[in-house]
This record gives sequence, structure tokens and C-alpha cells, in this order.
Amino acid sequence: MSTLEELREQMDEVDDQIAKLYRERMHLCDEIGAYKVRSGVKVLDRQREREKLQHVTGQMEDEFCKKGVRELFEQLMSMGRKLQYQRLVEAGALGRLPFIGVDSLDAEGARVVFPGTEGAYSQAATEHYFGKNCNSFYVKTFREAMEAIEEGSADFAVLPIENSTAGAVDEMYDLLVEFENYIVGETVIPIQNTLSALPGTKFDEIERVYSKGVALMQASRFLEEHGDWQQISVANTAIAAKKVRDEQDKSQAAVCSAYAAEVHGLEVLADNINDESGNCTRFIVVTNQKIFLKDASKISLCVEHSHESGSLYHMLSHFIYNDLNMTKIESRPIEGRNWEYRFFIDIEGNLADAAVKNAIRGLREEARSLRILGNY
Ligand SMILES: O=C(O)C(=O)C[C@]1(C(=O)O)C=C[C@@H](O)C=C1
Repeated sequence: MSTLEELREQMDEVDDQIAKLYRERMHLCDEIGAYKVRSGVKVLDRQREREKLQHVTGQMEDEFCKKGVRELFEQLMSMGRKLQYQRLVEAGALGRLPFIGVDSLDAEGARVVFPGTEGAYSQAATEHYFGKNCNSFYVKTFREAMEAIEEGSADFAVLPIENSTAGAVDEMYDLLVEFENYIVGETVIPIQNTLSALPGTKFDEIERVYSKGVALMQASRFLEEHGDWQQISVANTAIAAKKVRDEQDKSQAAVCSAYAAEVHGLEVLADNINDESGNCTRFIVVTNQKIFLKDASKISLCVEHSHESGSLYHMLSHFIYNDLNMTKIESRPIEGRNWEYRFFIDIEGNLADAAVKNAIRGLREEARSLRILGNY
């Protein structure tokens, strides 16, 4: 019987042949790539790949080897494609109108819209990003803010995308798909909620609490201690504060910021009622121009892929192959297709980076759809 050393020696010989053949195969792929650049033939040829997989699996005897050789050749062809995308990018064949790199945002005198009302956290985020004296106005909903950007009545919108306790703001992800607007910036602000009511209100007078749904979630422990209070969701924390003030009813209270309470003449009955003391929200800055800051370092993408085994894995392989760090992934249902999802992915990088261009070139060709939501 052979010793372990002898078996390993034989294995090394086989592996050397595999490595040599891999080099030869990639060299051929490169030549085919050059042909494709010249002739405009698409990189991905599904029919050819299907035939190849059938052919090589047909040479295997048992199911285990069939499965293995299929996976091996799927990987080999995927590597071949990535090399060819690289060649296309080098040849300047990027496809679609590119984003325009700018040194800074044209924020001087810009009109900035935020959702909610006076005192909203979005207003605090707006002032944090654009400065206290920026030219801002509010609309009621996220949708109206996106519409204001699309039709040009505002230059920028500041909208919440993610809270550190409650997670993603789902509606914003859906609106980013629906509207042709682009993310050009982001800012994070602390969210410290209070329970506020008309001046002189006693705790035992309260029957109903109004706030935005996620804000009620962020203060769930405090509100559970008062389980007899009815919790009612409204569009915004500051709108809740305004409602309590307007209706002059001491059985009502709002979960809102101390600033919103002050703006709307309410008294803070309990401060810092959030479950998490470090609670904060990330806001995005959106515009209708296809621009990105030249020093931007984060890219948000939206990808839809075929609903079949391995498709997400193949999609993510473009980031791995190009050494791109994925920092976030969210999924949202696709309307009209039950149990199918689109993926929202954040990666580190700049649209001018070669690695980013390569990955995007590959995704654009292989995914059912790809949208670059912004580089900021
Ligand atoms: O035959 C081609 O067109 C190739 O580019 C080669 C190859 C492969 O690796 O076998 C790569 C990509 C295509 O999708 C199909 C096949």
C-alpha cells in the first residue's frame, strides 16, 4: 500500500497539471475576450455554458462527481467571464450613461426638503448636513420629498434609511427603486426620544400615545410599562407632537425629540425613553442628478437576480473576485412576484475605481437588473 507521502506526491503531479491547464484555459478566455471587445459580442453566453456543463458532467460516472465537476466548471467559466469584463472595462466599454464625478455638492443656496414638520429628526439631520441656516422646507411624507426632488422643486432631500435599533426604513428602499433619484451623501444623528404632552399633563391622565411606528418600537420597554396606553402610529414624531398641541387633549401624548416638544409647546414628561441609549439614525441625502463626489467611498446598489439556486452567491462573487468589501445587504419583496426579492447592497469603493467598474460590468450583464443608487 502507498504511504501518505507517496499519495501526496501523485496528488502534487495532478494538481500541477490542473494549474497548468487552468493557465491555458484563462489564456484562451482572454483571447475570446479580446474578440468580444472587438466584435461587441456579449461576455455571458448562457447557451454555451449550458452545453459545456452537460458535456463535462456526461463524462462522469457517479452523481457525486457529476455534481463536483458541474460546480468546478461553473467556477471556471465564472472566472473566465470576470477576466473578460476586466478587458471590456480596460477598453472603456462601460455601458449606460456614467455618473459624473464632482469635487463638491452645489449646496450653496440649495433648496433642501425633509419629511415631517418643524422639529422633525429629518430637520435636525438636514441642519447637521447642510448647516443651521440652510434653505430648507418640509413636506408630509417620504414620497412627497422624493417627488419634490424628481420634479425639481427641491435640489436635495434628507431622508431616514436606517435606525440602529429598529433597522432598515423599508419604505425608503422601495422609494429608491420607484424614483430615479440618487444618493449623494449620508449623515448619522442621535435619536433621543421623550414622552411629551400638554404642559401640566399627569401620567395617569394619558390614554393615547402618538408617534412614528419605528419611534414607538425604539421605546418599547418604556411603553410596555404603560401597557394600558393605546399606541397610534402617525407619519412622523414631530407631526405627533403637533397633533397633541393642536388637539389640546390631556389624554394624549407624543413620543418625539425634546426639540420637537419645545417647537410645539409641549412639556417633556419623561426624557430618554429609548431602549438603547446609543440609538441613532442614518439619513441619506438624495438628488435627481447622476453625480458622485470624487472622494466618495460607499456605493449603494439594487440588484435583481433570477429566482434560482445559487444566484445570490454568483452575484456576490463579483465583489469577492474584485476584493470589494460588502458592508450591508437588505432584501425587499418584488411587487407582483410573491416570495421573490430584490437586494440592496452597500460596498466600499468609488465609481472611478477599476475594481468597482469590473464588478459593476459583470453584475450588469449577469443580473436581471442592476441600479446604482449612488456613490457617497
Ligand atoms: O465561449 C465563450 O464565449 C467564452 O467566453 C468562454 C466561456 C468559458 O469559460 O467556457 C466563458 C464565458 C461564456 O459565458 C461562455 C464560455
